This record gives sequence, structure tokens and C-alpha cells, in this order.
Amino acid sequence: MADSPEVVSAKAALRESLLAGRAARSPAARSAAAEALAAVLAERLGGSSVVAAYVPAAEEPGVGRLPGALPGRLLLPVVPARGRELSWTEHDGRLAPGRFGLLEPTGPRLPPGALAAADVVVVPALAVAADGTRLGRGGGFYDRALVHARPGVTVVAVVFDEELVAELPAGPHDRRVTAVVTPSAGWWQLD
Ligand SMILES: Nc1nc2c(c(=O)[nH]1)N(C=O)[C@@H](CNc1ccc(C(=O)N[C@@H](CCC(=O)O)C(=O)O)cc1)CN2
Ligand SMILES: Nc1ncnc2c1ncn2[C@@H]1O[C@H](COP(=O)(O)OP(=O)(O)OP(=O)(O)O)[C@@H](O)[C@H]1O
Repeated sequence: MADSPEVVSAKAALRESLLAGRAARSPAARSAAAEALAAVLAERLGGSSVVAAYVPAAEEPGVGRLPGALPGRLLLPVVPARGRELSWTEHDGRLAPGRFGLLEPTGPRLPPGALAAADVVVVPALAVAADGTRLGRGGGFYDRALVHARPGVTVVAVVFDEELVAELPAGPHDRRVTAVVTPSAGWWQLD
């Protein structure tokens, strides 16, 4: 079942204002936030052997410090030329621009089900609610990807402080995160 028209328009309005907030942040504020986020994630994920993460774009929290600060073998997403199922590639240090201008790994692609190898999944979000509801960019990529995560693994979203909110609109496909990190609040367990 698709999102209702009310949920679709509520999400669109929220995305617009959250993206404007991100665009307004200075480069210095972005690097200070990235420093803090990287420190919390490195500490909390210390014992993990396989971590799925992503490469933040310039306006996203963690830019420049993720995924490099994360431990273990790293799986990074590759946006497909067609469709909305993310593929995965094990990070070997090499990145090149892909769809939407996002940096992506260049090595061999693994199928969507490769996410099942991850002990922890670090996900991008525009906002996260106290009940774990996540608002993304609107592609539905992560809602589809998280179907392949092993049940019970930690799914942690990375947001700026004011993007951890009381509530968010949710549709039938939305997958909840189990934790969230923000630069000032650190790690919040939500499940
Ligand atoms: N760093 C990072 N990597 C990520 C995500 C992310 O949010 N951040 N994704 C999280 O899912 C996936 C990519 N999803 C994305 C979905 C939409 C847009 C985007 O810019 N959409 C345009 C519309 C462009 C179009 O449809 O042609 C827009 O929002 O204006 C970008 C990434 C996988 N990798
Ligand atoms: N597992 C799924 N199967 C089919 N459709 C889905 C699935 N997950 C999401 N969708 C659809 O994809 C569209 C976008 O979903 P949504 O608005 O939740 O994206 P998002 O979580 O913000 O984006 P992203 O995951 O790319 O960051 C919606 O129309 C939603 O109904």
C-alpha cells in the first residue's frame, strides 16, 4: 500500500524546510558536527565487524568524517541506474561520483541482499522521531533496503540536533530506526 495523499504532502513540506535548514548551515558548523558525530559512532560501533553506512553529501551531517571513522568492514550503497533497490559494495577507499552526485564505491557490486551481512546499519535521514520513524529524501531507497537487514540489528540514523523531533508522518512501508545520533545529544537508543 502506498502512502496516503496526506502523508505524502506532509512529508514533502517537512523535507523542504529540513533541506533549507541544512543549506543554511555554515561549513564550520558542518565540520564541527561531523567531528562530534564521528567520535560518538566510532565509540559506540567499536566492536562491529561489518558496518553498512554511506558517504554523506556536503549538506548532510557527518560530511568528511563518515564513513572513514567507522570500524570494521564497510558496505556502502550504490544507487542503481534504474529502480529503487540499493546495491552494496565493500569499501576499499576508492569513491567516484554516482547518481544524484553522491560519492559511491567503485568496486564489485553486491546484490541488495548483501545488507544481511551487516551487524549495524548506519542510515541517512532528514529527521527522526522519538518512536524511531525516519524521514528520508523521498526515494524510498532505505525502506526497501532495510527489508534485507538481519532482524534485530542496530539501525542508527545520523541527524543534526534539531532534526530529532517529537513526531513525524509515517506510511505503511516506513521502517523504524532503533537508534539515532546527533552532534550534541550523542547516541539515543529508541527501541
Ligand atoms: N549520502 C547519501 N547517500 C544515499 C542516500 C542519502 O540520503 N544520502 N540515500 C537515501 O535514500 C540513497 C539515495 N537517495 C536519494 C534520493 C533522492 C535524492 C535527491 O536529491 N532527489 C532530488 C530529486 C532528484 C530526482 O528525482 O531526479 C531532490 O530531492 O530534489 C538524492 C538521493 C542512497 N545513498
Ligand atoms: N518496501 C517498499 N515497497 C514498495 N514501495 C515502497 C517501499 N518503501 C517505500 N515505498 C514507497 O516509496 C515512496 C517513498 O517513500 P518514503 O517517502 O518513505 O521515502 P524515504 O524513506 O523518505 O526515502 P529514502 O529511503 O530514499 O531516504 C513512497 O511512495 C512509499 O510508499
